[in-house]
Amino acid sequence: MDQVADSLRGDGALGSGGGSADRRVVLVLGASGFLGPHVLERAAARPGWTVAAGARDPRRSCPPLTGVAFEPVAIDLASCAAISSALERCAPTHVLNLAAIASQGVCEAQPELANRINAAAPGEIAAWCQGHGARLLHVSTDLVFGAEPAPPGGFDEDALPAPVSVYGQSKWAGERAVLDACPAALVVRLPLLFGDSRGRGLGATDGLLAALARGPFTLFKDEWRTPLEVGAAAAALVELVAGDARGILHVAGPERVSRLDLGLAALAAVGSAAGDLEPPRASLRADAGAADRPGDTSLDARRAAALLSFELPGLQAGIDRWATDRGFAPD
Ligand SMILES: NC(=O)C1=CN([C@@H]2O[C@H](COP(=O)(O)OP(=O)(O)OC[C@H]3O[C@@H](n4cnc5c(N)ncnc54)[C@H](OP(=O)(O)O)[C@@H]3O)[C@@H](O)[C@H]2O)C=CC1
Ligand SMILES: Cc1cn([C@H]2C[C@H](O)[C@@H](COP(=O)(O)OP(=O)(O)O[C@H]3O[C@@H](C)C(=O)[C@@H](O)[C@H]3O)O2)c(=O)[nH]c1=O
Repeated sequence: MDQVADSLRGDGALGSGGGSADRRVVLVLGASGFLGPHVLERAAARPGWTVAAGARDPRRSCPPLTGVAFEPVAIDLASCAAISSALERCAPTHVLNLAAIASQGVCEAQPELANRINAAAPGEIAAWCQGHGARLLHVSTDLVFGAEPAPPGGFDEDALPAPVSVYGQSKWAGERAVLDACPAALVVRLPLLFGDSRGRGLGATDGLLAALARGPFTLFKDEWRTPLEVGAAAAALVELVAGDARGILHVAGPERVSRLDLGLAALAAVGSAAGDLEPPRASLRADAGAADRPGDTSLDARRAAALLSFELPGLQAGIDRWATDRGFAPD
């Protein structure tokens, strides 16, 4: 680990959290998940940025990324001591915290673990960043909403969260822990993400293909989201961590889309490559015994759109990007 820290420090120690104006050590926690590799690729492309990939066993769990240089940082967020020792050794100037128990099912089954990773650990990371002058961007979710349907145009950043799941509750608690410990931090709420998961069946489109390969699957026609292609989400996060926006920001697609619409658009893009996958069935959540799932957690991302250098893509642009990344040729 020490040699990793030394290589991160390059010519002379950056100190903890400090660093020369143009040199940045950017630690991406949760680097091995669905979103992480897309963030690593964009951070590593930034001139002067040294990128560290944080996970429990990053050498094993991070998918291979051609031409992307990053330092693996082994860190287990279940341990407060592990967090502070890893941060002290890495001495990041910027931290992007993507890490989470992001499965609603796992959170329901293991609420203590969900609260440890999604709420307590972000607060500890934020306290370190506050004490060391490091920039922190913490990722949250639209599922901090759900008890009431989104208003026309979606929830804005002033809307009071009302989660209906352990996952949503733990992520909301994480937001509060971060901003209490590090008021200059930025919390970015993301919507349902889709896109290339590097062959791992993660996210709403690769996940759908994986589900259909296992057997019949039902898509909800009364579950509404403002989904965003994962590469665009990553690009937004990298731009925002380099800036100085603080507080809460919604980054989402511009369109309110049902899970059925999203699934059908994905399958249309796959075309004949879908082979003999059985088309998904359409259902209301209640008819599938899923009435307690949040109905409409659409996000209003106009504030972020005003800060970003690029336009957040709508559904079809995102699906087209996913189809290209996955190599699906239009029929
Ligand atoms: N996917 C989506 O549709 C959306 C996701 N989000 C948020 O975006 C972020 C990334 O989500 P996504 O990429 O899908 O999540 P994944 O479930 O794909 O990845 C979770 C990441 O967290 C890390 N992690 C989990 N437990 C620990 C631990 N004990 N110590 C260290 N690292 C840990 C995992 O690393 P490892 O297991 O290798 O240690 C992995 O890198 C999350 O904060 C999520 O809440 C928000 C909205 C939508
Ligand atoms: C959407 C959907 C889900 N399901 C089933 C599949 C799965 O077992 C279960 C949970 O759905 P998903 O796994 O798709 O979870 P999903 O609703 O996609 O939740 C995601 O939402 C975003 C915002 C996040 O923050 C992510 O971390 C993740 O929690 O419901 C269906 O049967 N049909 C559907 O149309």
